[in-house]
Amino acid sequence: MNPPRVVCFGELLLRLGAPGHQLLLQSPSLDVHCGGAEANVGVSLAHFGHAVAMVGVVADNPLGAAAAGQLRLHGVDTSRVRRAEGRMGLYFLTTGAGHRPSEVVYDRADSAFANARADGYDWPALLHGAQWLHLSGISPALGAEAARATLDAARAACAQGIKVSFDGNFRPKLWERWGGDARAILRDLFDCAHIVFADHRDIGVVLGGEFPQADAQARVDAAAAMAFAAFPRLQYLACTQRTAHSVGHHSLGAMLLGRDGTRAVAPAEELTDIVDRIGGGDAFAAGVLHGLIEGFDAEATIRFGLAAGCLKHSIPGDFNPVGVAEVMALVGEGRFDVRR
Ligand SMILES: O=C(O)C(=O)C[C@H](O)[C@H](O)CO
Repeated sequence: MNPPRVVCFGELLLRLGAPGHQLLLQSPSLDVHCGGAEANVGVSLAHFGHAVAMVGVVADNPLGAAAAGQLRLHGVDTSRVRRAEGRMGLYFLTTGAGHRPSEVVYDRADSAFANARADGYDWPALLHGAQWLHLSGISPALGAEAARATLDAARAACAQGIKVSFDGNFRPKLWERWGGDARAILRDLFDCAHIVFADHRDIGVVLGGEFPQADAQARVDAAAAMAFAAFPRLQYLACTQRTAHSVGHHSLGAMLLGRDGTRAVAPAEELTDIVDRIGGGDAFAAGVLHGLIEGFDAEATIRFGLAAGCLKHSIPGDFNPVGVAEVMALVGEGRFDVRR
């Protein structure tokens, strides 16, 4: 098999969702989907034509095998996914409607991934040949070993000249469970990153600043300036900007800022009739990474990322199995054109 261009490291999760807009257990069935923030990015990138490998640990049982099989179906190399004793991480989802927001209940404590020992990963071998490593702030929130493994991965990538893409994905409830020092650990991860997917709130968690500007874009500008000053390796910061008008109607815009002064803004799109927003941020991240890998300019990159993220809202499940042509079709409709 060809060496992967992108390696994604993280937990492969199973989502058990109440069907449609029902409450949990309202009817005797649950819809199952595979997810996990980093896997979602990997699946998108594979659909965009990149060679992607997942690194992680799944339960050594038929559920773990089936989950890894789902990744393979979407073109992701799972030869670096180990099987180990333990359970698969789960999350339960009720999809909101009307005045009722969506809700996630995690059931992932002591999963095979969370319990895997950090010294069980041979990072130089696992990263061999890769140009990018994608990580998120979810893995280190799962426990001390997972945090150590994420840091080891990031540092090994830096040492090998592999670009690290890091999605802040701050999940306070997960951090509270094991009592890890989120700020210190995330700071070390930001320090390795070439690009972070983070907004002013994530930067606030990591660097402790507050961003009182009334304008949402000005808050991100200020946070990015602080991040570029604190993290010399960091070249880009990208984020979406979401306003929720109701459960099914959001506005979604995006920004890409560069250390070199690059500043590209994709104006907000109206998302009506949202089918499933879980994984929207991952679809956006994959779209931005695709633009950077392909050498798009900043405006084309952010428009591609936003279009990919918007498309995800129309697709049930955590993955965004759309290809470049579908995303470009949306970009080309004109609604994603640069507005001057
Ligand atoms: O919430 C998490 O920890 C997950 O990884 C599940 C979803 O796939 C993820 O949130 C989507 O970004």
